[in-house]
Amino acid sequence: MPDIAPVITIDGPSGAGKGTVCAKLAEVLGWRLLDSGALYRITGLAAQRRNVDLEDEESVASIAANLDVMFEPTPVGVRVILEGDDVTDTIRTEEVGSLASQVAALPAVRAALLQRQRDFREAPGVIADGRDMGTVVFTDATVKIFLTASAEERGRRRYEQLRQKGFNASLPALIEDIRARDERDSTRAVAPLRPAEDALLIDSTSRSIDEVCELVMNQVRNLGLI
Ligand SMILES: Nc1ncnc2c1ncn2[C@@H]1O[C@H](COP(=O)(O)OP(=O)(O)O)[C@@H](O)[C@H]1O
Ligand SMILES: Nc1ccn([C@@H]2O[C@H](COP(=O)(O)OP(=O)(O)O)[C@@H](O)[C@H]2O)c(=O)n1
Repeated sequence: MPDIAPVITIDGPSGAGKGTVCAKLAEVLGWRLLDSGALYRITGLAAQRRNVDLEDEESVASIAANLDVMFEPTPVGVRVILEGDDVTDTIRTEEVGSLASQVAALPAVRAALLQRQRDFREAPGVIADGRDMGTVVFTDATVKIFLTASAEERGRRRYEQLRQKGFNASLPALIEDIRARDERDSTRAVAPLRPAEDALLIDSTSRSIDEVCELVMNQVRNLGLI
């Protein structure tokens, strides 16, 4: 067993509950949290703000490699500061989610963000949230989870989430957007969204957040991580 910090990876499609479950587990375990999707979202936003064509792989990869971003912990959560501008809420919009999924399909962008993600690994452990955490970034992770739910349920969750934040949203448009993002994420040539061979599959469609957390914690306990 290598003497490096343990990792729990949670991969899956948009709205499956990854971010929620990862945040809870990170708090309960006192481990570091890697929100890899935020890095793709920030890259997509930075490219758009600089009017860079999202198909210009070299330019977008250069933006990803040189991101001027800070994650500032506050009592009410982590604020994301891009080039001095607070983009915490902006990067959570569906528009930026779509930009993220476009830049995430570019191999050079993924390569540019790889080491930055691996650098999150430190004692006592890290919880990694994304699409390829178990298949590419942390292939030797101690616990690998693939969390999913039906597209309709994920669309409903996103709808509620956006409305609570005061954003206008259309449920049919959200479900359509989720399906398009699923399709793009699963069929791309590099690091497509798929469960790692050694991942535990959890369907959260009719499970509460606490039930999903408990299933993951069972794995953590069974492996003697706590
Ligand atoms: N098991 C669940 N049951 C009901 N709502 C959930 C569940 N898991 C997550 N949610 C809600 O769904 C929304 C999307 O969850 P989130 O964690 O952002 O998903 P992801 O990170 O996979 O895109 C949030 O508002 C969250 O509170
Ligand atoms: N490890 C990752 C994380 C995100 N992504 C991409 O970034 C987009 C946004 O990721 P996210 O995790 O913030 O999105 P949600 O699942 O929260 O909607 C996804 O649709 C993926 O295309 C990726 O390709 N690889």
